[in-house]
Amino acid sequence: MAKRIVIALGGNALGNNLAEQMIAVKHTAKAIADLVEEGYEIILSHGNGPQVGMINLAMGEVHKSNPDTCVIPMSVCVAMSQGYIGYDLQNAVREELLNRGIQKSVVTLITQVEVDEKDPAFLHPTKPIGRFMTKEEADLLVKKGYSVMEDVGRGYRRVIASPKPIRIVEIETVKALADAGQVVIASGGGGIPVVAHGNHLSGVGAVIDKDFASCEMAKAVHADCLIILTAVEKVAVNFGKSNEKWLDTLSVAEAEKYIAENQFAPGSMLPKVEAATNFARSKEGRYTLITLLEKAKAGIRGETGTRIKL
Ligand SMILES: Nc1ncnc2c1ncn2[C@@H]1O[C@H](COP(=O)(O)OP(=O)(O)O)[C@@H](O)[C@H]1O
Ligand SMILES: NC(=O)OP(=O)(O)O
Repeated sequence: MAKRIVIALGGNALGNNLAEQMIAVKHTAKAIADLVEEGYEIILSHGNGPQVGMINLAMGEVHKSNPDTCVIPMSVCVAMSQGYIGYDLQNAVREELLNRGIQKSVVTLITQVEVDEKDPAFLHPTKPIGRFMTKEEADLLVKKGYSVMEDVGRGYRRVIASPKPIRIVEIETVKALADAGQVVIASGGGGIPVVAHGNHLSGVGAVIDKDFASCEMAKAVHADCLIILTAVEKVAVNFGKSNEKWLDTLSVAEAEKYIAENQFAPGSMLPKVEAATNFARSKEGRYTLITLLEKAKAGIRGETGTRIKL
């Protein structure tokens, strides 16, 4: 049976706007096609921070220019981001597979992810969305009632609540499509955040972390491996310092020790290491690979990246 991989694609796989995205997805598709060629079953997820911020801003302008229209909620903006990104990504992967003579369907699934309405994350917005801003732009946004945080050295960004994923609502569909041999793009942007009220699912104003959602999806589809593709080849301790050390392997116990020492930056590497350890801990033999997009194939062959295992 083919080994099943869930891949979480980071910001560099998509770029920050449509022009960048159309170029980036071609590059991303090559990395995905390499793994399909190696015989792996692939389920993809992706981030949406820049995109969902842009969509939310645009929807705000629509409402401003015509106050009769309702305000489009953030959950709907996440749904839009899944379509906007999934459309480009599925076409790029489809084309790259066809160019290599591989006949395989690629599909994007609008995916909802259940969260707990009492999750304390709703009271403390931490998820950066939209573009980077200057201090002056950030101050203006704060005056309008938005939450803003500084991303050290990179500028200011709007932040929104990011509750933990509990359950992927469409998980049986994800499994059925993967079992049928299709490349599935699901839980994009961490999934559309919803809370369950009996049979009814209500969208909530949040953006779920895609690494956490990918971890839940990987466990639920019984993946052998979770790959987190980002902008660094390996995870480091003492990152950016003179005694920086890049890690080839990381046990769950070591990762927990380093997390306690604040070795991983919140909002960037910390959620990745937390998601990685959560998946590795879930079953003997499962592991997470964190590496660069371009190094996915070398990483799965054990030639690079950081492998997190029990
Ligand atoms: N300990 C660390 N080891 C490696 N990278 C780190 C570490 N701490 C912070 N980072 C930063 O985290 C970034 C990845 O996070 P982020 O840019 O949010 O990811 P993505 O958009 O790919 O999901 C890396 O490019 C790196 O700059
Ligand atoms: N939803 C999410 O985690 O997006 P980013 O990866 O862009 O932060």
